[in-house]
Amino acid sequence: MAQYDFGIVGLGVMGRNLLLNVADHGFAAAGLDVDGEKASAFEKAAKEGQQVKGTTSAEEFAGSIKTPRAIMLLVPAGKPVDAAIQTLLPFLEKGDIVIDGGNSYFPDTDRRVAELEEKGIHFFGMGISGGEKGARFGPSMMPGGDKNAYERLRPVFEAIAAKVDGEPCVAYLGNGSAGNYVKMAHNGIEYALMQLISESYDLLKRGLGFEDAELQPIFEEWNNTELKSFLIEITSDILKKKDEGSDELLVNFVSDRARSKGTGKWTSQDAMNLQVPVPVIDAAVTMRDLSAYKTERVKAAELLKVAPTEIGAVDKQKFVAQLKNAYYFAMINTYAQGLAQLFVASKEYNYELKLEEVAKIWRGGCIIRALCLEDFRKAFQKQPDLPNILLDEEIGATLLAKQGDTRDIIKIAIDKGIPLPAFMASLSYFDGYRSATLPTNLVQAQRDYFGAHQYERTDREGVFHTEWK
Ligand SMILES: NC(=O)C1=CN([C@@H]2O[C@H](COP(=O)(O)OP(=O)(O)OC[C@H]3O[C@@H](n4cnc5c(N)ncnc54)[C@H](OP(=O)(O)O)[C@@H]3O)[C@@H](O)[C@H]2O)C=CC1
Ligand SMILES: O=C(CO)[C@H](O)[C@H](O)COP(=O)(O)O
Repeated sequence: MAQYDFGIVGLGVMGRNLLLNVADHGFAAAGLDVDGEKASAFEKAAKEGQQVKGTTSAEEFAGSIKTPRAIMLLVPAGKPVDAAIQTLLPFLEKGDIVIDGGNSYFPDTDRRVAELEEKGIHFFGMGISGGEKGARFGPSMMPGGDKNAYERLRPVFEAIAAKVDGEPCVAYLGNGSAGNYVKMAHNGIEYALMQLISESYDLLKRGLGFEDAELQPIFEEWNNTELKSFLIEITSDILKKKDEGSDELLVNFVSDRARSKGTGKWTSQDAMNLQVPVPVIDAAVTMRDLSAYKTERVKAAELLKVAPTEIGAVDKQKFVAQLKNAYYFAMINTYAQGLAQLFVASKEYNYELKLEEVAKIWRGGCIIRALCLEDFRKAFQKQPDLPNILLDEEIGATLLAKQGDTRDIIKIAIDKGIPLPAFMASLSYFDGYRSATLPTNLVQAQRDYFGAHQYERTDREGVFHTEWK
C-alpha cells in the first residue's frame, strides 16, 4: 500500500543519512539500493517507531510511495543516474517527481528534465552540501526544477535542512539545472577556499618556519572572528589530530596528491564559456592538477633550487594578523567571483536565480558556510541586481582596509619562494576589477596588427583597421 512520504534511491553515504534525517522529522521514508545489505542496514539504523522501509525491488519501492511520488536519487553522478531513472520509469506515473541529489553535471540535468517532461514526470537537479554529517543532521540544499512541483517537496526539504536563525537552508532556486549549477559554483568556491587555507598553512610552516604546535591555535583563533567558517573550523581540527601512537600530526603523513571529482573543473570551464573571470577558482583547480605531478616535482625540487631572499626577522604576531586580513580579503574575492558567475549564468541559462536566496541557503549546512554570507545576503537584499559584491559599498570598504596586508603577505611569499597562486589571483582580480583602464588597448592593437581584427576607438564611434608599420 502506498504509505511512504518520500523515497531515496542509493543508500550509500549521502542517501542513507539523508533518509534517516527524513525519518527523524516524522515522514515515512522508503529506500532502494542495489545492495540488500545497505537496504536492511538503513532499516536497522532507524529509531523505534519510525516508519521506514529498505528494499532492492524498484517495483515494491515505487509502489509504496504516496502519489505524486517524490523520489530522490543519491547515486554517483553520470551513468548511474540514468540507470536509476531507467529502473524506476516502468513504475512511475504522470506528476511524479524525481530529484537528483548528486553532483551531476548541469547539461546532463537539462537533458534529463527534457526527457522526463515528455513522460509527464518532473525532474529536479538538487545540489546537497554538508557531507555525511550534514545529510544526517541538516544539509544545505539547492533545488532547481518546476516551481509548482516544488510545493510537493517543500515540507520535507524545509524540515530536514540546516537552520540559521530559524530559517531553513533550502529554497527553490530556479528552472532546469539551476540547482546543479548553484552547487557546482558552490564547489568551485569550496576548492578555492581550501586552496587559500592550504597556502596560508604553507606560508606559515614552510615559509616562516612556524612549528606544528603553533599552527592549530591560529586557525582556532581565526574561527572566533569574522573568518568564522566551516573550512577554518575543520582545519583547526585537522591540525590537532596526531597520528596514532605518535606525537606527529597525522596531516604530515597525508600524501600531497590532491584528488577531485570534477565539480571545480566544471566551474572553471563554464566560467570560461560564459567569459566570467574566476581566477581564484582556476588557480585552485590548477594547483590540484600540479599536485599530481609528484615525480616531476621531486626532481625539480633538486634541479631548481632557489635560495630564499633574506627578509630579516619577522614579527610572528604581526605576520599572523596580516595573514588573517589577507585571508579575509581573498575569501571575499572568491565568493565575489563565484556569485558573479551565477549572476551571468542565471541570465544566460534563464535560471532566474535570486542571489539573496543563494547567499541565505549557503549560511548553514554546507561546506562553504561562513559568517560573511550574511553580509552578502544583505548586499543582495539592498540591490537584487548587484552584478558583483565588490560593488557593495560596505564590502568594498572592508576590502580596501585589508588590501594592504594582502600585498605585504604576497611580497613575503615571493621572497620566500612559497607559491600563493590563489592569494595572488585574488589580488590581481581586485586590482583588475578596480581598473577603469586596462592595458588591453595594446592587445587590441596587436590583434589588428597581425590579423586585421579591427579595433574601436575611445574618441569616436566605429571600427577601425590600421597598417601599423
Ligand atoms: N559523500 C559526500 O560527502 C557528498 C556526496 N555528494 C554526491 O552525492 C551522490 C552520492 O554520493 P555518495 O552517497 O557519497 O555515494 P555512495 O557511493 O556512498 O552511494 C551511492 C549508492 O548508490 C547505490 N547505487 C548505485 N546505482 C544504483 C541504482 N541504479 N539503484 C540503486 N542504488 C544504486 C550504490 O550501490 P553500490 O555501491 O553497490 O554501487 C551506493 O550504495 C554523488 O553524486 C556525490 O557526488 C554530494 C555532497 C557530498
Ligand atoms: O560536494 C561536495 C561537498 O559540497 C563533495 O564533498 C565534493 O564533491 C568534493 O569534491 P572533490 O572530490 O572534487 O574535492
